[in-house]
Amino acid sequence: MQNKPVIHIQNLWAGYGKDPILENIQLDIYPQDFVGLIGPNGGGKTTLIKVILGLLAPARGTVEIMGLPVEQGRRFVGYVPQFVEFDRAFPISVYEVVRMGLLNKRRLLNPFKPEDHQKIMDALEQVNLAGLAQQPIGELSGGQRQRAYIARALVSQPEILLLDEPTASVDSHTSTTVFELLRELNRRVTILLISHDISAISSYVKTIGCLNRRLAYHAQKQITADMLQSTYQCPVDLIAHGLPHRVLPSHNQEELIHD
Ligand SMILES: Nc1ncnc2c1ncn2[C@@H]1O[C@H](COP(=O)(O)OP(=O)(O)OP(=O)(O)O)[C@@H](O)[C@H]1O
Repeated sequence: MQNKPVIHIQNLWAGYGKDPILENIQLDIYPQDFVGLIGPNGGGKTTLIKVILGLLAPARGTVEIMGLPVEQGRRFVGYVPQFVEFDRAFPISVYEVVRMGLLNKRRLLNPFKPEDHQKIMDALEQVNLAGLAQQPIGELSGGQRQRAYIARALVSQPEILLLDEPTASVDSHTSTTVFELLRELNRRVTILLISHDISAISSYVKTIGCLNRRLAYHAQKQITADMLQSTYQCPVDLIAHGLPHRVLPSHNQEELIHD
């Protein structure tokens, strides 16, 4: 018998005003899944993450995390945001950045406990940054910084890790290192990852979701030209360019195909 889903989404509609951004989304993510979410700019990927994090209320439908409503279930979710803008001269260490992952409303008055030190060091060990704990975050390379933010998401010991384009601003070697780390973490954590790096995610994820307001979820990791065409609504020349959303001839919205 299959495990219960760690994320269960049924008939989800959500948006910011009258017009829905997410239309009738169905998605079940199971323990140890590694799901890559692709789709065109504005297709609703970050919006879906916001709903899972409880930052945006659904207009309709059900979202459960670990069998619980989002407000209770989100404590099982670690989140690595898309861009982390900061002043590189700001004197904050890697250790302190990771410790921020333990702050939550419950802890505002008495933020840190003695046992937190071990949790922080464990999270840093998992991303191979324990040796740089006292280093100012601004002195790290792009890849090391990204690993520090992953440690910040891991420090609360989540069951599920959500990442919004974790390799958007790093070079291809660093991107590979980040994906290798995620593969290792996936031994114990379920991962949902947004990425435009189609060639990288097809090597690392286990399943693919194509989101363009509606979701086509594929229980396979191979990304086919048909999948891309139906999601991006335009032919994509993968081999020559490695980039999604290279628009060739004009395309027809009516041809959008869903599973
Ligand atoms: N706070 C907001 N208020 C109003 N509209 C918003 C808000 N955030 C996003 N949107 C709109 O919702 C749509 C989906 O945005 P979203 O950020 O979810 O897309 P995305 O698939 O993550 O795109 P990208 O790949 O460019 O990051 C876009 O049209 C965007 O302009």
